[in-house]
Amino acid sequence: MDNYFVFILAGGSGERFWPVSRADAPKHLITFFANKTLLKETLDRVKNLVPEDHLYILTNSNQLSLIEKTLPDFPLRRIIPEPEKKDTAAAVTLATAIAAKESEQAVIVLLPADSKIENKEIFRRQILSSLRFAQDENCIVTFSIPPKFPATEFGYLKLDKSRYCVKNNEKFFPVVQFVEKPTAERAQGYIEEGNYGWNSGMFVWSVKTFLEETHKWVSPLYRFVLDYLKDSSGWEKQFKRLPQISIDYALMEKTDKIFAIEAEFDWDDLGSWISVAAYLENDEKGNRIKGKVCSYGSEKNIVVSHSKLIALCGVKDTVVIESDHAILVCSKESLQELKKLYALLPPEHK
Ligand SMILES: Nc1nc2c(ncn2[C@@H]2O[C@H](COP(=O)(O)OP(=O)(O)O[C@H]3O[C@H](CO)[C@@H](O)[C@H](O)[C@@H]3O)[C@@H](O)[C@H]2O)c(=O)[nH]1
Repeated sequence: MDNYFVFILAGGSGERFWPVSRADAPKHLITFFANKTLLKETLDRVKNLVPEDHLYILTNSNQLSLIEKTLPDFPLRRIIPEPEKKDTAAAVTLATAIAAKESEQAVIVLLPADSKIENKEIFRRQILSSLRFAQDENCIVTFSIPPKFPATEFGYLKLDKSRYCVKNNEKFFPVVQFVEKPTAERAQGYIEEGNYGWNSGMFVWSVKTFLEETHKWVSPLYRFVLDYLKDSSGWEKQFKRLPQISIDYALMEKTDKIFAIEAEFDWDDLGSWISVAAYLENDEKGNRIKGKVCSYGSEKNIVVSHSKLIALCGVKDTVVIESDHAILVCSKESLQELKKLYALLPPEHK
């Protein structure tokens, strides 16, 4: 366990939850539930899983001050601000380099800061088993989630269910195909075919495996780690030269060294207000509400009030979100267009 590390990826932008999320306060810094941000929930979930000084948060420099404010007890030394938003391939490469500098034998788990996960104990057990498996078998471990619908916002893992390895009573299946964010048509095909799971966005690998696989498939990531090991003082300059791409496209779609464990914990990516709504209070007309809301003849709406009373009359399937600076009114079916609306917003409201 002394060579295990956890890195929380907390540098994403928060367009899908505007107006509550903003560029400097994205999804993982919003308090959706129980007065805890998703980042804090993620931190609590991994508490004492690895030695205390092996737990890091990677973020973008524009979110640093808010993260510091939200987590006053978390050591600043282990909150790493990236100089530019370069997406997850760069972030996980930096994470691997940091761990490698501490121990060449390091095995790391990379976790999104914004997943909703229940069954903490099962999650911890499966993470620990994956760390051991990744180390012993020199492979990348991912977590497969049973797909509920043909989502296009997730990666898909095709598992070979006929062959598997057992470690610590957990089954690890070879992943024979990784497809990042397929079209709706292909996603539908995967669901019908079976054997496909959603990629949870959590990855486990050793420094050794990462170096071997990036050497083969994405050499700029490999070179970054080697340069960092030689001299880490000016890493920011090298970081800015890394390709802007997610690790899913950069490596996961290419490597054949992936195994998947089937997640036994409840997982939700909270990709939009629709998924958050499932956790909000439900009134007798199917309205999902948070805060001060009064409604008449209105049904199946999602209504979140920050400070003002929101009153609805004869409204259906509508999303009304009030934040401290703006109000969003959107039909449920147009929520997927929110990124397009976001692009048109005045900068002071982004
Ligand atoms: N440090 C850092 N973190 C980042 C950056 N970009 C994104 N992140 C963080 O990395 C995590 C995932 O990033 P997203 O950009 O939200 O990924 P996604 O579109 O949801 O897709 C990924 O996750 C899905 C599951 O939620 C997967 O299904 C999919 O395959 C992929 O791995 C989030 O916690 C986000 O805050 C970055 O530049 N730097």
